[in-house]
Amino acid sequence: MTDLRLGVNIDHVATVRNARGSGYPDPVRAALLAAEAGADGITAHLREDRRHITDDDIARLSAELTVPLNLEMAATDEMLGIALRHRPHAACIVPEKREERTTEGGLDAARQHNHLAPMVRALSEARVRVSLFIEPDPGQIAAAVQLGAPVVELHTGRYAELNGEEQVAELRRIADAAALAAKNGIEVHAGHGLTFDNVQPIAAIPQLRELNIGHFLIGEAIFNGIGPVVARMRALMDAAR
Ligand SMILES: CC(=O)[C@@H](O)[C@H](O)COP(=O)(O)O
Ligand SMILES: NCC(=O)COP(=O)(O)O
Repeated sequence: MTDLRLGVNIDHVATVRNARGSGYPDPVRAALLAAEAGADGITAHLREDRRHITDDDIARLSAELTVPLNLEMAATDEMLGIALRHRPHAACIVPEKREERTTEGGLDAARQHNHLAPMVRALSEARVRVSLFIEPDPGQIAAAVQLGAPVVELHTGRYAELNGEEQVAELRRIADAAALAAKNGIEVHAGHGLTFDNVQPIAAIPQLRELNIGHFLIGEAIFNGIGPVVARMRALMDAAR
């Protein structure tokens, strides 16, 4: 048993469902199967454009999940209201641009302090564990400390895209940011773009307590089923610790 949790992001089960507007494949069914296979939590990103996860998905996940729900949300009044209504175990504030295909980077918590502070306070007062999705950058860690965020999730997308020496340098940057955040009493998560092939160097970072992984797992599940792929990711993470 390791202290590194696996959060499975089920957004792209909803992407397939929404391709035809059918009721299947059901993201809630995927979440329950992922939990049975070893997922410690489920992450779902309710985007402003509802391109995949819908409000009804969040309602059903809130009612039916057997493991904690981590709601990913933009820093908007609409999303804050939804989070306060459902009061999930956790809410991760992520940047969003309508024209983006996927999340392209971390939140600029430093520049958005005044906008984020009341949201962090409101979620914390509602006993929703707040996480800020940020770049592995000392300035953003300092901003998270200033905001009183109990958790940060470090963006691993650049690490996932790079190769060779550049990837090694980005891994070092993530490891340094994790150590700095933990030293400041912040719980450290990581996610975006993680796969079977690149997860272990990230999982080996001792200060990390949770990895959130979705797109790759849902893709692999098309071929091997969500249970086996979640179990394999779990095993790879455990072997790295
Ligand atoms: C913040 C992050 O990296 C992901 O959790 C996010 O959900 C990606 O957006 P899509 O799921 O829409 O690709
Ligand atoms: N916050 C990262 C996440 O939830 C999943 O990101 P990805 O594995 O879908 O890229």
